[in-house]
Amino acid sequence: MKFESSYLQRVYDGLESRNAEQKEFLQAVAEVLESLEPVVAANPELERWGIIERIVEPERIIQFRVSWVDDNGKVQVNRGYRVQFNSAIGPYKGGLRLHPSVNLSVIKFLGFEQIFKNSLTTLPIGGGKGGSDFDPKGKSDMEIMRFCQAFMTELEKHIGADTDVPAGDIGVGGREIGFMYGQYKRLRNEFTGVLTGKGLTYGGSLARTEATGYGLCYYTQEALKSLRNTDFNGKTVAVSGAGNVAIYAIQKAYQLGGKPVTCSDSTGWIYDPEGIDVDLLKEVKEVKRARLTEYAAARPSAEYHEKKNGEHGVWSVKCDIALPCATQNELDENDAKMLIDNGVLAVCEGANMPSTPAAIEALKKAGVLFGPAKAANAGGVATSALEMSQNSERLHWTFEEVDEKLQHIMTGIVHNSLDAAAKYGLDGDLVAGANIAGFEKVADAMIAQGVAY
Ligand SMILES: NC(=O)C1=CN([C@@H]2O[C@H](COP(=O)(O)OP(=O)(O)OC[C@H]3O[C@@H](n4cnc5c(N)ncnc54)[C@H](OP(=O)(O)O)[C@@H]3O)[C@@H](O)[C@H]2O)C=CC1
Ligand SMILES: O=C(O)CCC(=O)C(=O)O
Repeated sequence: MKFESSYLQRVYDGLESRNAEQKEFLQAVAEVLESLEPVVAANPELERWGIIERIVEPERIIQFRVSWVDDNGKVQVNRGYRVQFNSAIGPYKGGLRLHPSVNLSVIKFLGFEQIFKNSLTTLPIGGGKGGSDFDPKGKSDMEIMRFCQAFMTELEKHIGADTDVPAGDIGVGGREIGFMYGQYKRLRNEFTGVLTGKGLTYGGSLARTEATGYGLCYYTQEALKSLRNTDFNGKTVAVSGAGNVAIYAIQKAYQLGGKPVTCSDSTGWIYDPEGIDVDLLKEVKEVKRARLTEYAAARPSAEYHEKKNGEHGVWSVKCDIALPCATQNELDENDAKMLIDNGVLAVCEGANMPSTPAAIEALKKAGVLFGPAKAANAGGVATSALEMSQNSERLHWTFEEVDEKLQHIMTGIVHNSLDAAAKYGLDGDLVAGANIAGFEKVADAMIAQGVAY
């Protein structure tokens, strides 16, 4: 990776030599540092205060053994992580991922992204992320509960409502948050807002379940209006994923006048020219935790395709708006070219880092509106911060109140990103704008607090 600034080059080279095997982490750092070239050139005090070398190094990494007993009485061992990346603007905040692909590189990339995303929300939350290589697929409710209790038995020592507030991510939804919350309470004898995404009967916020997907569409709508003078109305939408983010992005895309025609899971994908049936999708994925073959079996208009390596999957479908909502690096340069050839107008990221660097470059070069994850999917964590506010004041807000605040935050992110980009002569660049706007607030807070970490 080549930088114009010798300061950025020195920091990146050092980071690369210390973390050579952490590909996802280095990818996320490279993208942010590239955007910061003009900021570093204009602000020599960043080097004086060592801001770049400090911001790429987590304040704390906790790695631990998670031992639990399966339904056959056999002891299983997994690896747990919590990366507390940056607390300059608030308590560490970010989700927990349960997936066999989880390793330190994945958790560090997610935690690093979370710093800037959380800053963009304008709310007082620092960056963190955690998880485990535990695979929830095929496990019974009791196995999930025993794993979550074992995981929280260690995590509890490191978190707190004013210290670090985890939430959900891939493989962690309401069921897992409930089990973890119960264990935290048992160990600490304390009813407090230490996790978000809680159930509505014990401190959860209305609209948190919907927030990431809804927020993604609010962001996309505002970016389309501001940069292309258009909106969702009458547009065909391709969505990947079939989990929390994808489901509520599909629901909101309909409400805004779009027609979502695809979704996918880890084994296959659906093309439904009549439009995805959201209620059926929820039933199959949220309630039954089944495969998308069940969706296709119940829906005559739907085509089911097995996932095949090297094929474009949902990105082969002609669409106006593409919303990747599954996982990192799921949209590569070839997929981007396919979308461009099919006339795509906008790609906005619901998942974290779903597009490869080459895909982003191709899309931007072709003039496609590109909304980066840390801005476009910030609605989830923003609403988590609203849940923290409600927990602190021991009150509940209505769905409409939370949704209105979410809309305000997402439209604000578009404009703050555009303003930050324009300040450095990068008009219309939502990637650079998000990185710069997110960074400037955190850097300012780090300088104000001295060399504290
Ligand atoms: N939940 C939230 O509030 C937020 C989530 N995100 C990001 O959004 C993305 C999706 O998260 P979320 O919807 O919560 O997670 P879920 O676990 O609810 O859903 C994930 C979906 O993606 C699919 N998927 C996961 N891994 C792969 C893979 N390697 N290949 C293909 N498909 C895969 C899953 O398939 P299957 O059903 O087969 O498991 C599932 O359909 C992640 O990148 C997450 O970090 C970002 C901001 C907030
Ligand atoms: O709601 C949260 O705290 C975390 C959401 C999250 O993990 C993310 O934004 O990627």
